[in-house]
Amino acid sequence: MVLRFPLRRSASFTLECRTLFETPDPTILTMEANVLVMGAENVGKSALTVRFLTQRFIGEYGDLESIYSRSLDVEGRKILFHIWDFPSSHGQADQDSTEEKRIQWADGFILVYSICDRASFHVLPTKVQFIKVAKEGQSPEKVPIVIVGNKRDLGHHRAVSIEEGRLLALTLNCDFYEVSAAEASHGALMVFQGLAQHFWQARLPPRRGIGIRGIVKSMSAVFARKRTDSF
Ligand SMILES: Nc1nc2c(ncn2[C@@H]2O[C@H](COP(=O)(O)OP(=O)(O)OP(=O)(O)O)[C@@H](O)[C@H]2O)c(=O)[nH]1
Repeated sequence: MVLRFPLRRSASFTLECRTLFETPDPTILTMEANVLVMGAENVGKSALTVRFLTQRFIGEYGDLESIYSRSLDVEGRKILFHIWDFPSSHGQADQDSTEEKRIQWADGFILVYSICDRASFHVLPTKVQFIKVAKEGQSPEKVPIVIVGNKRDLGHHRAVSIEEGRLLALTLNCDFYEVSAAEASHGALMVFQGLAQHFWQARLPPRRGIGIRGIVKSMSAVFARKRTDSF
C-alpha cells in the first residue's frame, strides 16, 4: 500500500508502508505501538521522524502536527509504529492542556534535545517526570523512554557532552542515543529498533526460573526412568 502523507509547507511525500493488515502470513508475529516525539523547539523532532519514515533529510519542516505510520521488521517480527510529531512552537497553553492526552495515547516516548542547545537538555528531567506521573501504575519496562541527542554533526557548536547525555539517561532509567538526523539514517533507525525491542520484551510473558521444585522434579523423572529402563 502506498500512503500519501501531508508534509509541512506545500510539499508532500509518498511512503511505501506495508501495514499489518497486508501481512497474511500468520507465522510472522506482529504488533502496533504508538510513539510520541517530544522535546524543545527546533531540536530536530520532525527531522528525526522524517528520517525514519523516508530515509531523507529535507531541511525545513514547518509546523504541521501529524501522526505518521511505518512498519519495521526486527528479528523476524513486524511492528507498526504510529508516530505523533508535535511542533513545540504551538502555544504553551495548548501544550499543557493536550500534552497529557498525547502521553496517554503513547506506548513509548522519544525525547529529543539538541547537543548545541543546553536549555533543550535541561527540560528533559521534567518531561520524563511528567510522563512517569501520567503513566503511574505502569512499570517502567512497559513505558520505554528514549533520550536522543540530535545534531551530532554540529560538534563545533556542542554545548552538551555525550557523557552528560549518557549520565542523564542512566539516572532517569532511559535508553540513550546521540545522532545526526541531517547526516545519516542509521541513527533514527537505531532509535526505533531499540524501542521495538522494548515493546517486544514487554509483551513477552515474564520468564520464570525453573526453581528448586522444578529441578527436583526433573531429577526424579530421570532417575525413575533409569530404574524402569534397568528392569
Ligand atoms: N545540522 C543539523 N541540523 C538539523 C538536524 N536536525 C534538524 N536540523 C535542523 O534544525 C531545524 C529544526 O528542525 P525540526 O525538525 O523542524 O525541529 P523540531 O524539533 O521539529 O522543531 P519544532 O517543530 O519547532 O518543535 C531545521 O532547520 C532542521 O533543518 C541535524 O541533525 N543537524
